[in-house]
Formats: sequence, structure tokens, C-alpha cells
Amino acid sequence: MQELEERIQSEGTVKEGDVLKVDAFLNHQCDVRLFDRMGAAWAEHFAGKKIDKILTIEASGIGIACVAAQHFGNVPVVFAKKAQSINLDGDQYVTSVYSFTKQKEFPVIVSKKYLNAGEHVLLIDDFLANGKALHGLIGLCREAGASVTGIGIAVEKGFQGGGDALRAEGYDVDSLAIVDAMDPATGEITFRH
Ligand SMILES: O=P(O)(O)OC[C@H]1O[C@H](OP(=O)(O)OP(=O)(O)O)[C@H](O)[C@@H]1O
Ligand SMILES: O=c1[nH]c(=O)c2nc[nH]c2[nH]1
Repeated sequence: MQELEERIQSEGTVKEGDVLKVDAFLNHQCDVRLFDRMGAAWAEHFAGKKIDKILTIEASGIGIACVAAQHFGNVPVVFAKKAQSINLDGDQYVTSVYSFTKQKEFPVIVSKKYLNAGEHVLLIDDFLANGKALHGLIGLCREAGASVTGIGIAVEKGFQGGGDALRAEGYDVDSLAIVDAMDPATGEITFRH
């Protein structure tokens, strides 16, 4: 998606530790009109596919998934929670995911009420790096007996391999921008086309 690549080039910064900082528009301050056009791009890619529900993960996927849902007939958006809460009751699907930016393991929890056998699920997230978050969500879907129709990602860091591993497993991963290389010394960012 050319617009997303341009925003990354103009407003993104490259940090040590393979971190791309795009919090001016994607995952701290949110450009809702950009999110809307990202949703339209995923809707075009997944056109004709049955999608009952969108599943994402706290925190940064939530806003993007909610805006994107408007392009998928306003299907419900469920987000996996990364902490137990007194507001989480009943049976839960639980796994554990290592958070890339927080550098620690979190429980990842979805109430059994909101993920059901036979549902066709679209996974959406802001970033795909090593694939830990997505493998967690895929595991929850598998446990529930739901099927993963596809995966929509805003920014994939291709050089970290998580996206290509998922494609090799047969998942339809639609990343709107794939960064193939980035250099913290020069700030140079190279996209895959
Ligand atoms: O492919 P991976 O290696 O799993 O990296 C991608 C994940 O990392 C970020 O989550 P993180 O917990 O770092 O931050 P967040 O709470 O802002 O979503 C991002 O939102 C993805 O969920
Ligand atoms: O803001 C972010 N920048 C990143 O490089 C990244 N990788 C995973 N999750 C991420 N979030």
C-alpha cells in the first residue's frame, strides 16, 4: 500500500533492536482515515471470503481492527486480553505470547463466549515480526474449532521471518507494507515489492 509506505518513510524512525517506530500514526497516535483505507485494502484482498469475526490482540491491533470491521459488514471484533481481570468471567481460551516491545511473556486470553467452533476468523494486527502474537491467536482459534480465513497486517518486518513462516504454513497473509531491511544508523528503510 503506497500510502502506508510513504507514511513509514516520512514519519517512521528506525531504532536499535529491529524496532520501527511509527507511533505518530499507527500505534500511539492513530490516523483513523489511514486505518479506514487499510481496512478497504484488506477487504479488497479478502473479497469473496467468508468472515464471521475479526480477532486481534491488545493493545495496538484493537483500533485498526475496529475501523477495518466496517469494511467487512461490521462483523464483531474480539481482542485477546493480555492480563487476567475481574471483568473476565467464565471459561476462557488461554495461551502465552512473548511481547516484542514489552520483552516479556504475557497470558493471552479470550472468553469462550466470543470464539466459537465453525466461525471463520480474520486476524488483524498492526505489526508482524517473529510471528509470536499471530501464532498465539491461531492457537486460540484452533482450540475453539474456529478457522483462520486470513491475516491482515499493517506493517510486516519481512527480515524477521514471521510472515514467510506463516505463508509456508499455508496462511493467506496480506501485509500492507513489508519492510525488507532497515538501518538504525542511516534511517534507511527498504520495502519488498
Ligand atoms: O510478530 P511478533 O514478534 O509477535 O510481533 C508483533 C506483535 O508485537 C506487537 O505487540 P506488543 O505486545 O509488542 O505491543 P502492543 O501491546 O502495543 O500491541 C504488535 O502489536 C504485535 O502484536
Ligand atoms: O511499534 C512497533 N515497532 C516494531 O518494530 C514492532 N515489532 C513488533 N511490534 C512492533 N511495534
